[in-house]
Amino acid sequence: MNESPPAPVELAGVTRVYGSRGTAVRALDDVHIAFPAGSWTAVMGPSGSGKSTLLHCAAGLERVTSGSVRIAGNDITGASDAELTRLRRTEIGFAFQTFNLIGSLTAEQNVAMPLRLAGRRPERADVHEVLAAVGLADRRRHRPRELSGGQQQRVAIARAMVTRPAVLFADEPTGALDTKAARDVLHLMRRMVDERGQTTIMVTHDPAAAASADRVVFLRDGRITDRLDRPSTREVAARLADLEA
Ligand SMILES: Nc1ncnc2c1ncn2[C@@H]1O[C@H](COP(=O)(O)OP(=O)(O)OP(=O)(O)O)[C@@H](O)[C@H]1O
Repeated sequence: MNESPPAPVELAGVTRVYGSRGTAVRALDDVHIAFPAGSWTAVMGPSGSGKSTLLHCAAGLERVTSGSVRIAGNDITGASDAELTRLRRTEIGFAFQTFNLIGSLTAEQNVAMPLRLAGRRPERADVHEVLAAVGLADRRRHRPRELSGGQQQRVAIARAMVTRPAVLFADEPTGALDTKAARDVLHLMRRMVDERGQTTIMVTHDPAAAASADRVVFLRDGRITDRLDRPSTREVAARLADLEA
């Protein structure tokens, strides 16, 4: 009998508390969730519900107070800082709302950076392939200031994917973009999931962005309270309004 492979990311009973005693905040409270391979999950919820904390704990950027996180089959809960750094550099890609590109470097130099950090010699063909995949083959010599916001976000996504990570994390990837640029970035992410099987986890406030994903999980007060599969923008907006009421 074939066993299905482990989910690229799995959280079991994850709790994250900030502060202590009187000032303690339970940002995540006993969260259980697996993110299946090749799927795109959007994480939504009211402000302060724990979305960023969930993303950071799932990506090994932040340690959990209790419970466990597995990334690509590795339990990172007790991992040393060195092991965590290695896992982050090989198994995880991160794209932020603000792109975080290095202004003095060209698009292709920015994309090659994660390979350099992982101690790998960037192969020009690999860098060009991801830049072509995000539709920017002809802009590879441009610096960030010579690119539009949407193009900069596409460079940031290419950079996050160049190591072929097990998981792509995206924190509000369309938050700083206008409607048209946001739509282009969402189409691109959809293609990366469909054509490359890129497991993707995205935090967003935007129901239209969430409706591009395969499923949406909703957080409230640090707990997962709801899930929707393949919802419409309208369904996501309605569910979010209920949570915020
Ligand atoms: N470093 C920290 N120290 C103390 N409290 C924190 C810290 N980071 C987050 N929190 C608290 O944990 C809770 C969850 O925060 P988190 O940033 O995960 O929420 P969020 O859903 O991403 O919010 P937003 O949509 O406003 O970005 C909030 O009450 C927040 O104030």
